[in-house]
Amino acid sequence: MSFRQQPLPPARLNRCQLFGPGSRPALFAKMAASAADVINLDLEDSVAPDDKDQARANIITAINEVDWGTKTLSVRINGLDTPWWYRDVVDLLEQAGERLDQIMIPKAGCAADIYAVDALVTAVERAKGRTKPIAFEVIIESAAGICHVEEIAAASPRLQAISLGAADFAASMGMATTGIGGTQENYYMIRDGQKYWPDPWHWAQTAIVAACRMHGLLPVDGPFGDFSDPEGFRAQAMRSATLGMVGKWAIHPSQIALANEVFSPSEAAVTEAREILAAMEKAKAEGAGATVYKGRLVDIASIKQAEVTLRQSDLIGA
Ligand SMILES: CC(C)(COP(=O)(O)OP(=O)(O)OC[C@H]1O[C@@H](n2cnc3c(N)ncnc32)[C@H](O)[C@@H]1OP(=O)(O)O)[C@@H](O)C(=O)NCCC(=O)NCCSC(=O)C[C@H](O)C(=O)O
Ligand SMILES: [Mg+2]
Repeated sequence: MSFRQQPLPPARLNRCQLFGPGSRPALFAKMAASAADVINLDLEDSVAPDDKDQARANIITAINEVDWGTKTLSVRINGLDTPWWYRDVVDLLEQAGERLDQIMIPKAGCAADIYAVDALVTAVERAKGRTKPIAFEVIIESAAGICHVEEIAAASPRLQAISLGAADFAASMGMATTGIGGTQENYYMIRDGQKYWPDPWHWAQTAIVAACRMHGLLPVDGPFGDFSDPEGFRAQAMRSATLGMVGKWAIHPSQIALANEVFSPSEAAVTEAREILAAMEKAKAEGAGATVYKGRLVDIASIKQAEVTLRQSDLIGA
């Protein structure tokens, strides 16, 4: 066990990140009125190349004029392999007000990618006298990104969250699918003649969760493309929550309530967490480090597990 304490992630809700293309300004007010914790206005892959300049202008106007309430407001800039990203950063930081919370960096491949954006953001912040530092979130969605996920997680104090981008990730890995997340029909095992579908995203998710937890960041599950399949979305979101992720993207408003539900602990889970803490308090008073709760072992590690649930519940209640 290292003597270093694992840092806590930022104390904010990130159950649902709702995306909308910067080229569809009619959606912005609906996004602001939604129940998503985080709004991602997109300049990247949902915006056609010819629309990039107009989308950037739309987003700057909306940051300044729409009432975003208490949501975390984030803009996904274009990738560092494009001619658009520097203009995205410069215009956003020069023209959008302090309401902008975060920039999302897509297709992060190595720590130097984050360093490059940090250098540019820092220079513009200083030049313009911005008082609120812009936070970063990144998407791991390439072979390079997943191989370097730990160095990426350590790359900047601005970094708050990392998402898995299943579509670009699948393409970069050469995966034989056009599905965005979820069960993959051809990824199955057979036992006693019965098919069983394992989760092809599991290993990438756990790598992201571990890197995030090591560096005090929020691990987030990315898009689930088939928005007409709520049960598929729920299944994937519940797997992600069980693995330690704190939320999931919504690419359609129908996915917001599902994400909020899955990433909010149920009343039963909160009650159980409180009962475990009470059982351990009693054990401690009796000089024991372990006890029995509902027929199973609970010990000092169980306190930390219960605290995960209660921290999330406290954030929701706050
Ligand atoms: C997917 C969509 C293109 C669907 O749009 P549309 O056909 O307009 O949907 P509906 O008619 O079903 O809409 C019903 C009502 O909801 C409003 N709406 C639609 N989308 C949004 C939204 N994103 N936010 C808020 N409100 C929304 C409609 O206006 C309708 O309202 P009303 O008429 O008043 O009832 C569209 O949803 C969309 O563009 N989604 C976001 C796409 C996006 O941003 N993609 C980028 C993220 S995913 C990605 O990039 C992959 C990732 O990087 C990876 O590699 O994995
Ligand atoms: Mg992508």
